[in-house]
Amino acid sequence: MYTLLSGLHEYLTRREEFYVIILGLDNAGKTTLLERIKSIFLGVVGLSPNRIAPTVGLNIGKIDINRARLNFWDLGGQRDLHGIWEKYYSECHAIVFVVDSTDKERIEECKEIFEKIITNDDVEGVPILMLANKQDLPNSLKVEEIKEIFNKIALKLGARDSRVLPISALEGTGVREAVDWLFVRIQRNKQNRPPTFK
Ligand SMILES: Nc1nc2c(ncn2[C@@H]2O[C@H](COP(=O)(O)OP(=O)(O)OP(=O)(O)O)[C@@H](O)[C@H]2O)c(=O)[nH]1
Ligand SMILES: [Mg+2]
Repeated sequence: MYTLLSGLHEYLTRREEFYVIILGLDNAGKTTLLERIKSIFLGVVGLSPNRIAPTVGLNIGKIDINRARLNFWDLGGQRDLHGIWEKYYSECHAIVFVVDSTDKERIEECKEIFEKIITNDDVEGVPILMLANKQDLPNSLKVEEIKEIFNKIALKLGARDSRVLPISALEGTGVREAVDWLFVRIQRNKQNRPPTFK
């Protein structure tokens, strides 16, 4: 009887765990975004932007929404670190791709990298959220312009959920909406990518 009840209790109190990887070129603002997500959802003061160094390993952030936990993995964007990204593909429930909207010179490189990610079999069907970051800066490309640029490869996204949203990781604008979008799509894709349980 005890085993039955404790089993039921465990079942009722178990928490769904999801994993979101944050990718994009170096200097896109991935770690700044992660710190902003932590400060908005956990109410803690994140690392001050001028103390954020280029990422070499992995930064992790965990937030709880309803009874689910979202684990964010922020990976380094420098070219020689891209090989590490693929190791996380089969386990992730969503991908956030951060674009530095002011870096027009590297937008082609950004496109190539994005195409490589979305055509990898290990992330088939996984929701992808592209974030047009640094919208606080006057010279940033707007969402419509970014969409136009990425339009040609959008077909390769297939039937998965995808979206482009404007944010400023530095100021925090659009960040809550971005996480809300992710949460809804991850839930919707649960049959395809079931959560793990803790
Ligand atoms: N103006 C502005 N600057 C930003 C924003 N987000 C990030 N930055 C700046 O962009 C630079 C790079 O930010 P990071 O968060 O370290 O970029 P990253 O993508 O993590 O870079 P790697 O770890 O090398 O891949 C820093 O100087 C940030 O302060 C933003 O929304 N607006
Ligand atoms: Mg970083």
